[in-house]
Amino acid sequence: MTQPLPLAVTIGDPAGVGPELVLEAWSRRDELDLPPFVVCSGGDVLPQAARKLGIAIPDNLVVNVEGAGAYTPGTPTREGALQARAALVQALDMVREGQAAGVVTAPVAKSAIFAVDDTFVGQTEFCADACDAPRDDAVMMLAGPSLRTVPMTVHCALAEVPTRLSIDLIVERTRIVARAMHTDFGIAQPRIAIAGLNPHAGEDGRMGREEIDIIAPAIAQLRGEGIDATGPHPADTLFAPHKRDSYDVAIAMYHDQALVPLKTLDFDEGVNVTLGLPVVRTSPDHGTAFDIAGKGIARPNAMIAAIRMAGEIAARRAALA
Ligand SMILES: NC(=O)C1=CN([C@@H]2O[C@H](COP(=O)(O)OP(=O)(O)OC[C@H]3O[C@@H](n4cnc5c(N)ncnc54)[C@H](O)[C@@H]3O)[C@@H](O)[C@H]2O)C=CC1
Ligand SMILES: NCC(=O)COP(=O)(O)O
Repeated sequence: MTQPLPLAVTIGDPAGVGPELVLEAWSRRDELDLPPFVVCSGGDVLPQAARKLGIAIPDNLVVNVEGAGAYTPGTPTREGALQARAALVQALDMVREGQAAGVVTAPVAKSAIFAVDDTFVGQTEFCADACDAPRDDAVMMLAGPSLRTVPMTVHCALAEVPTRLSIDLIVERTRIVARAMHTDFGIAQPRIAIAGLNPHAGEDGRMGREEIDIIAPAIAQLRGEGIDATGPHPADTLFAPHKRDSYDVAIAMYHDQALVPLKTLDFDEGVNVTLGLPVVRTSPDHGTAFDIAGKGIARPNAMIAAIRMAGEIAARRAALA
């Protein structure tokens, strides 16, 4: 049997929990039956973390990227941000060159990378740029055992959300979700519940008109195309246990409307997966956790779930190709 291509895992911000979580996943790969992976990392970062954890790693685990060797957990630096960015570039190149099946990104601090690259908004958008795709085509989904959620608008100020929402945006991004539910998750006719923006989904226009003017017409268009979209649903009850059984994925109108329920229910196993791009990309749902980095107490479950999911999606896409 031919070995599947490895996944390219990025180190993330070296001062965050990325190095220890990647090593924890690697040391438990056989027990957990994880897909093969290599780690895009710079200098002495992974060996330093491995020495601290008392783990021996082979040289061929690391694909070297530019970056300073020494680092201090919990103290992000400019060099660390440059290395995190270089690891992303390297991992995406590996997929494009047919050397890796997909990318798994350890957490980065967006503000730290922004300080060295002012076009950086998030890893999702970075992946879109690397694929020469419009940023809106890269759809962020948070997937956990209890729930899948998609924020319609992502890395923008709350005040910008109403100005960004449009019928076209909702139709285009929901089409991407519907397709990806099939290609990446094996659900051919996904049930898609779409939230409103305002309290009580606008209460017939008395508390905002986005539901009437934008969200409902978008849903009507999607339904006309045969997509099983419903809503606009009041967001405050959409995530209640009895409602969660009624859909395969919930689409929220802004970042926290989607991520608060997911992280409340599934923080330790939540995966951030990028839909709609030719490159498979997943990430743990959590961030750099600078407050606990290097202390050996970070839970590796979300990173492990991200590696597992990337392998599953790559295999599903390969089977459909
Ligand atoms: N996938 C990614 O690259 C993500 C990156 N971020 C970035 O991370 C940075 C820090 O963000 P925060 O809002 O502080 O969120 P965070 O997820 O880093 O931390 C929030 C809380 O959860 C804890 N925590 C996080 N991961 C944990 C783990 N594996 N085990 C145990 N406890 C854990 C932290 O110690 C902290 O108390 C920001 O710069 C943000 O941009 C945030 C989310 C995802
Ligand atoms: N809260 C999720 C998040 O901000 C991660 O974004 P990205 O770097 O994966 O685009």
